[in-house]
Amino acid sequence: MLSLALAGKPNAGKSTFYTAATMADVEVGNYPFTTIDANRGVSYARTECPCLDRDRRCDSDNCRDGKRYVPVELFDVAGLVPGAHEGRGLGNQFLDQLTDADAILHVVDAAGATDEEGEPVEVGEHDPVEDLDFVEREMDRWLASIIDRNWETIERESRSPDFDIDDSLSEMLTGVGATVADIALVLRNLEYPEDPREWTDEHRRELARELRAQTKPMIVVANKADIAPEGNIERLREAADYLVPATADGELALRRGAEAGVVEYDPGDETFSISGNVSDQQREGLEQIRTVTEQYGGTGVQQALDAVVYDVLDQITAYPVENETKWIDGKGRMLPDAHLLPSGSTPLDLAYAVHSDIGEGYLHAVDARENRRIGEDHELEEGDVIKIVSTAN
Ligand SMILES: Nc1nc2c(ncn2[C@@H]2O[C@H](COP(=O)(O)OP(=O)(O)OP(=O)(O)O)[C@@H](O)[C@H]2O)c(=O)[nH]1
Repeated sequence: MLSLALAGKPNAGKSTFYTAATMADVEVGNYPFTTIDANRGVSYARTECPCLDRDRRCDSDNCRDGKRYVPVELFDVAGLVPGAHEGRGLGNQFLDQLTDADAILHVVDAAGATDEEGEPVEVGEHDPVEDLDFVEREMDRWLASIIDRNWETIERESRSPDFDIDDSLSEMLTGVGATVADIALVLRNLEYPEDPREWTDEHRRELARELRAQTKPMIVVANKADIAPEGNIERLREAADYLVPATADGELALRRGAEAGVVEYDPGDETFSISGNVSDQQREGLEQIRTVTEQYGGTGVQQALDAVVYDVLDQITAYPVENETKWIDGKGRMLPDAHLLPSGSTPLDLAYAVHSDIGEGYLHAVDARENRRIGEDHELEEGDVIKIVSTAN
């Protein structure tokens, strides 16, 4: 499962985002780590379900009238403050959690209602643009410190006659969660001496920066958009590579309202309606959320998750089925599973994602939407419904 990390200053709204995004109001299925601990849970990316092309909707609780929610892991890296790499705040222990993150959602207090340390101040008192670089900076220093710690080993290895700097670096970097493909890209973008003893601190810092940029893509969630002073979001947008305005508080209120049956809203909807009895105060709160949903096309929480999964990580959703005409599994459930795969994945990749045995016994695949057999190296597309024929099923 993809793993997404929430990072940002204290009081930016990470816990609120996390609580809203992991509210178990859609079926979690039999994923082993529904709730691993208080800060790690299952959230969803939303996409259009292929059942929209059929005359009936699927029965899965992960599909609501064609809105399909595909599980991803979400965790909250609390306790990250400027200086964390030196052990400030809760320090390195929390940075270490980022090792297995596929991407990072950097939650920024766009209202400027917290200072650089995360202490509350008057709305607008702090300039949130100043907060943008801190997570990247802390991560770069954290990675640089891991590289520094391992440098002695690399220098020792360099005394061996068959020493190869690329091999040694690769071995070290797989230890921090980088794939072989990531490392190849990182090393291609750098110029560095063959002899590790000639490396300067700057070489190691550059390696850390490249590695972070390659393995930990990030989007900025400009939170508290409901109270952000005019112009803040636009200035943040200009300064950030990828930004989604949001109100985490608003999303939480809407999901709770929907659960209580007083609001009609599915996560990621652009708008909502009030359908039950609410107090004047609640109505006022909900109407305040509407100012954000109207301006930005939603609360931004689901939109941020979708942006990370589908834009930044460039994933597609594929649906394995056992019966290619009815799109059901062996138990008669329509489109029971959805798998996120990197764009460019093939039916064989999907087979392995379903189960390693299915991958190993792979014989061929059928595109159920087109009703034709497809080759092993055929590139899957978003929403593909695929029957895999394998000696294992
Ligand atoms: N106005 C407004 N307030 C928000 C929003 N999201 C969160 N808050 C408030 O901001 C404060 C901090 O939110 P938290 O979610 O606890 O922040 P955090 O980043 O998890 O903080 P730490 O746990 O200290 O790291 C709380 O009072 C929230 O209610 C929002 O969208 N709008």
